Amino acid sequence: MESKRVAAEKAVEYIRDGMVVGLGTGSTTYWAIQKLGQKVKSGLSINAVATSINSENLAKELGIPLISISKIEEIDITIDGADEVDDEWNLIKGGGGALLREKIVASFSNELIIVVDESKKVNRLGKFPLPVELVKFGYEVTQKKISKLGCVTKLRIVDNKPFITDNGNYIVDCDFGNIDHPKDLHTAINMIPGVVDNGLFIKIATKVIVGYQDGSIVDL
Ligand SMILES: O=C[C@H](O)[C@H](O)[C@H](O)COP(=O)(O)O
Repeated sequence: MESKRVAAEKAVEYIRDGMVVGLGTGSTTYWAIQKLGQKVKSGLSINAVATSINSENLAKELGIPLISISKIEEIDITIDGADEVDDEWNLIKGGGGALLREKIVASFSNELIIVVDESKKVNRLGKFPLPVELVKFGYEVTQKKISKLGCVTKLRIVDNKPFITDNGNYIVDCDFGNIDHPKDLHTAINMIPGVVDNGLFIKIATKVIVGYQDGSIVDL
């Protein structure tokens, strides 16, 4: 928890008055949103765009002003977590099921600061099964086509029911083992009809902040 908090709070130091800020999703970003809430209370003036209903609710509770993504043309800085970060800053995201909105928000952002604890830093992606969001219609066929790319797929189940994303879709978690060519895999998965998007984020991060259990951070 300490490692997540220190990384997330460091990222908030980059937020300035007047910025539009993207709020990521997850247990690491939680700390960034908390810190932003404190700063807003002390007079920081920002508008935020949330990447999930959870983050939106948290921002509302903390009094962080929210703006609709439809009302803006760009976001200055987005702070978000990741499930894995490799040496080239390719990411696996979507452990919390928010990958689609996160990717849309990231694509609007001038800067994407990724905040992680030390366990997320890897040489090669793939230990964490890759989340893929797919529409419900014909999902069994879509899932089979994804597995033909060389992975074991599992429909995400939460509370004995298929997990539903904020966009009303399913998630399939795909174990590919080591992912040697993330960019090619990203394209191949997204070519399959029925796939909405996958959790590979290819070189969109502009900064990675890693937090350690002893409270230290490495700001890359
Ligand atoms: O869908 C969720 C997101 O991509 C999260 O940013 C990612 O799963 C990391 O979450 P956490 O900080 O809770 O490990």
